[in-house]
This record gives sequence, C-alpha cells and structure tokens, in this order.
Amino acid sequence: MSKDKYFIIDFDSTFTKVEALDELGELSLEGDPEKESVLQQVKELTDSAMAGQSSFAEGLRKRLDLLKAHQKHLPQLINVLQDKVSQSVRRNKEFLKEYSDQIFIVSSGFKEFITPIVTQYGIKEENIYANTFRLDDNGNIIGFDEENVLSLDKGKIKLLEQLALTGDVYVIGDGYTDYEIKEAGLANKFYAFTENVSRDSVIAKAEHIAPSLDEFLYQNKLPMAISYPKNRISVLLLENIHPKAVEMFRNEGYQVETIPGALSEEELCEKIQNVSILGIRSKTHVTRKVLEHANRLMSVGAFCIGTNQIDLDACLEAGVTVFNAPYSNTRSVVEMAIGEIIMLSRGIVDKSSKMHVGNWDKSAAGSFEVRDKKLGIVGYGNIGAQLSVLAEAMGMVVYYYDVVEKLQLGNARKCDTLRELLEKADFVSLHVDGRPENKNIFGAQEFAAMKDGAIFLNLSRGHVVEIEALVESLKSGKLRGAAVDVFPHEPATNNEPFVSELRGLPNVILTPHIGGSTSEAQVNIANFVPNRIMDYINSGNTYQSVNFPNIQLPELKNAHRLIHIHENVPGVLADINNVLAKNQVNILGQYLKTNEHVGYVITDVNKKYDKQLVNDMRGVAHTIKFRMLY
Ligand SMILES: NC(=O)C1=CN([C@@H]2O[C@H](COP(=O)(O)OP(=O)(O)OC[C@H]3O[C@@H](n4cnc5c(N)ncnc54)[C@H](O)[C@@H]3O)[C@@H](O)[C@H]2O)C=CC1
Ligand SMILES: O=C(O)CCC(=O)C(=O)O
Repeated sequence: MSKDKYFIIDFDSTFTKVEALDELGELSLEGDPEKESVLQQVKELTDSAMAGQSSFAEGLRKRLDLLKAHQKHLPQLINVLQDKVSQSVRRNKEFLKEYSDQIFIVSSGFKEFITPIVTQYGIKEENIYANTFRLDDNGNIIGFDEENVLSLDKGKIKLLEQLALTGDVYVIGDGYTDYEIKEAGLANKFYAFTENVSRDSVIAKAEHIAPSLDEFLYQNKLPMAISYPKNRISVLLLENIHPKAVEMFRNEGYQVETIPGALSEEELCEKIQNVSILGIRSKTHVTRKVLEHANRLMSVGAFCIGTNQIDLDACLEAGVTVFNAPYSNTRSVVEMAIGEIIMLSRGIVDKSSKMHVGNWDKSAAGSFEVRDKKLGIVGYGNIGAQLSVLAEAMGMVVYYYDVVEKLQLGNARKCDTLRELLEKADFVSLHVDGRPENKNIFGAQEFAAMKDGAIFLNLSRGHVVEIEALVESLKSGKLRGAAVDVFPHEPATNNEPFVSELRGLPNVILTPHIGGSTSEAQVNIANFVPNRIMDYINSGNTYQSVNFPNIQLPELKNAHRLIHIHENVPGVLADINNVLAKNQVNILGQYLKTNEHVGYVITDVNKKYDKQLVNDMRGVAHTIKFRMLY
C-alpha cells in the first residue's frame, strides 16, 4: 500500500448527503412557527459560504445564532446523519478502512457529530479535523471554538498548511473552500463531489468531477466496491416516460437525460452513441441501423407492453437485453375498451358532440344495452383475457379467437377460425400483438365477414388494420361504429397534427394511443422496467427479458461474476472453462441458457480477477459481450 497519497474528504454534502446544520435546525426548531423561514435563512447562508460568496466565519456565527440548538439535540442529529451517509461512501467502506492512515476528514462542521459518524467507516479519530461547539452552563450551543483554524475564513488552507503532508494530496468535496485548497497549491487534485449537490461556482473551477466516490476511485485506480462507477451509465428516456423512472435511475446513480417525444431513426443514431440504457414507448423504432451506432448500449426498456417497434433479433445479436412491462397497463386498456363498447352501443359520442353545439336529440333510436350481446375478442392474451372477464361481468357473451391455444376463462367460447368469430360477434375487439405478420390482418374481407351493424375496436397496433377498408365499411354503414386508438402513422410528438381519413366520421371514437395512458399504469411501468434493467446490470439476471435467454440468478455473495454473451455455436462453454482453468480460477457456480441465436453464461468465481483473465474471456471465439461484476 502506497503511503504517499493523501485523501482529504469533506463531511457535509460529501460524506453525508446533507448539510448537518440544516438537519440540526430541523430538530432544534421543531414546533417553532418561524421554522421554515429560519431554515431557509440557514440554507442560504450555507450555500453562500459553500459557493465562496461570503465570509465563512461570519456565516457560521449567524447560522448558530439562528439555530438555537442545545446539546440534547446532538444524539438525535447523529441518528439522522447515520442514515444520510452518501450511497457511494457507504458502498466503499472497505476502501476507507484500507486507506485509513491516508484519509483525513477536513470539515468546517463540528466534531461532535462528525466523529461518531465517520469512525463507523474506519476513519481514524486523529485524522478528523473539524470545529467544536461552545456551550453555556445550560447546554445551549452558543458558538464555536474561535481558536480553531477551521472556524476562520480560508480555514481549510490554514489547516493543510499545518498538516504539511508530503506526498500527493487529493481533495474531494462539494464546496468552494475545498477547491481553495488546490488553488492555494496544497493539493495535487481537487474533485468536485456532485453526488448530493452540484454548485456551479465549484464545478466551474474544478478540473475533475466526481459524481460519486466510485468515480474518484475508478479514475485513480483505487479499490472500489463495484466493478464500474454507476455514474458512467447513461440513460436516455424518450416519449415522456413517467418521472418515477427518472427518479429510480438517478437514485441508482445513473446519468439520465429525458426527451419528451419520439426520435426518428436518424436522430436516434446520433443520440444513442454513448447511451447505456435506452427507454422508449411505442413510437421510437430501435432498428438494426440504430444499434450499429450504439457503442455502449446494454439494455433497451420498452416502457409499454408492445415490443414490435424494436428489432429484437438485432438487439440479441448485439448482446443488448430488452425488457418491457408485460402487465402494467393491461387493466387500463381493458377499462377503455369496456367504456368504448358502451359509448358506441349508445351513440354517446355523437350525442355529446351535438349537445356541445346546442342540439337536444333525445331518442332511443340506434341505442342498445350491451347485456346479452356477443363480444368477439381477437387475440386472447393478457388484455384479451382480462377484457373477457370484465365483459362477462356486464352480461356480454364472449367469443375469442387466438392463433395459439389459450385457457378459456369463465364462460368464454373459443372460435376455431377468425371467420367464425366475425360472423358471430356484435362487437369485435382486436388485442393481437404487433408482430410483422399481423400487418393488415383486418381488411375488406374481414369487415365484409362481420355482421351488419357491428361495432369494431382496435386498441392493439395501427398496422394491423387497413384503414381504407375500415373507412369504407363505416361510410357504407356496414359497421355501426368504431373505436380506434392506434394508427399506422402516429405523430411523434404532441406538436404534430393527426392526419387520417377516419377524422369526422360519425360514431367513431378516435384516441391518441392512450389505451395504456393512465397514472396507475404509467407509475406501474416506471417501477417495473427500471427494476428489471437495474437487476440485469447489477446481477446479470435476465428474467422476463423479451429477447434474451431467461436466467433467474441467485444473489451474488462473496464472489466475482463473469457475464458472457456469445453466439450459440458449439464449443464456446468449453472454451470459457479452458480460459478459467488456464487462469487457475475456481468455479463456484455456473449457469447457462441458450436460445436459437445466443448463449448466455454466468460464472461465479472466487478469485480476484486480473486483466489477463478479462482479456482471455473477451478473446474467446464468438464472444458478443463480456463483463465482470464483483
Ligand atoms: N393501445 C394501447 O395503449 C396499448 C396497446 N397494447 C397492444 O396490445 C397488444 C396485446 O397486449 P397483451 O394482451 O398484453 O399481449 P399478449 O402477448 O399477452 O397477447 C397477444 C395475443 O394475441 C395473439 N395473437 C397474435 N397474433 C394473432 C392473430 N393474428 N390472430 C389471433 N391472435 C393473435 C397471441 O397469440 C397472444 O395470445 C400489445 O402487443 C400491444 O401491441 C398494449 C398496451 C397498451
Ligand atoms: O403508452 C404507450 O406509449 C404505449 C402503450 C402501448 O401501446 C403498449 O403498452 O404496448
């Protein structure tokens, strides 16, 4: 272990996520009607001092006056701070312990709360430099030890001068006073630590940014708890994906960029180059060409059910996993279909439109109950089957047709052919998936086969139906009405106009692909997809991936995990194991799953890996991707 490197780490908003004096104020001002405004003043004083815009000593004095704290608050404060240690600090306890002789906490905060927190992470008490409180006889905190250099302006510089460290000094902190150590020539490098706060004035001066302690350790080739800094994983989320997903990825430490609409192939080719995780909904097409431009892509998240917009085979060949949310909006689509069946059966949309322009048209003509009517469901998957259950509960008689054998729910009746279903049903609702073979499966012939006056719904995919044939059937009166949520061409953003021959037709409900657009569904999706992707990244688990061989892995404990994706040709597993044997690596567990195109093999080993092993694994013939997890 080299002794000529020293690490100076700040406490507030670096070692911990928060400013300790703000937290102290939460406790000391509890019940005070002025609490919020006082805390705001404290925060402003802290920010101003941290950004280097005001005298530190003066600010500290003012903050303590405002807080009116007592020593009895300190144990509570320590409890609070214990839970607010920065995630990457928490993760890298081993580094802090191993390098404890070389790590110094230098803070303008107070030893009374810093010491009990940082010593739990192996920091040596003699390496903690901070202020101390001054108390009156009743235990009130009335000031600080003014002799301590850290209570003075440029205190950290003065302290570093006193320490006179000989060797390379690295400073990690979020504040201007941390930067000043480097500016004064007392440190070789300053890393602006941005995991918790990012201060423009500090970033502007910093030559190095550390969005986490992992990044600092990675850049300086120091031992770290995870194989790769999470802040290096960049996420691009398109099409207004729910903010919950943004929050989940950010909490994991990833860098997230969001774009409200969909991107064209050309735009995506440009944007995707350094993206590790791409999140889309139904409108962005992930083509082979897009994948050719993706240098770092690990996973695509379809924040929806359908995945026809993604070239799943090309993703597989590129070693990119795809995850979707197979059940998260099922109920929303079904509820909309049910609502539309009733609305269309009663001609409500036209009646409502007339009312809006002042026409009172009270009549029962063309208005029917749905009870006892026959509903034909084409595609009896998750949505179709759930629709079947709810429709039966309303007294409808359900028929279904599916290309594969499906469990009949309730009293639903199976049709052997699509034609049989079309001839029977008063309502036909499409819930097939968007596979390319389903293009135009509904055209003139299918509409002709339907009952006269039937009602048609498509909430599946736009390309499944020939729009001209549908328009013709509506205009001729063959169909009494229709609800269409999905279209062969859909606007990429809300600013583009919607163009369709279906516009303006009577008893036709047109909706902008919102079958799954409910708050509940979007939150469900935003929880589900990031969790699947993060699990894949953190453990290699491909369970529920729509394109990869599914492996549900045991938790990684005290082992290193080698994740190898290869073309599915004979002999690759043997080659992998030869490499492991040659490098004298003992296998603790091995899991292999293949599909037609790729093999996915996970090997847990007990040996600290070295570069040679990594190179050899990457050199195995037919390797698509290889990565290591601790
Ligand atoms: N409008 C919207 O906002 C939403 C639309 N969707 C669409 O609905 C589709 C269905 O969703 P799920 O039920 O969850 O999928 P699923 O995969 O559970 O069900 C699809 C069913 O359709 C069957 N199928 C496929 N082609 C067929 C054909 N030509 N004829 C008869 N059956 C056929 C399949 O065998 C399967 O049982 C999704 O793939 C998606 O495209 C899904 C959610 C929201
Ligand atoms: O809400 C969306 O963007 C797409 C919904 C959809 O079509 C799906 O889940 O497949």
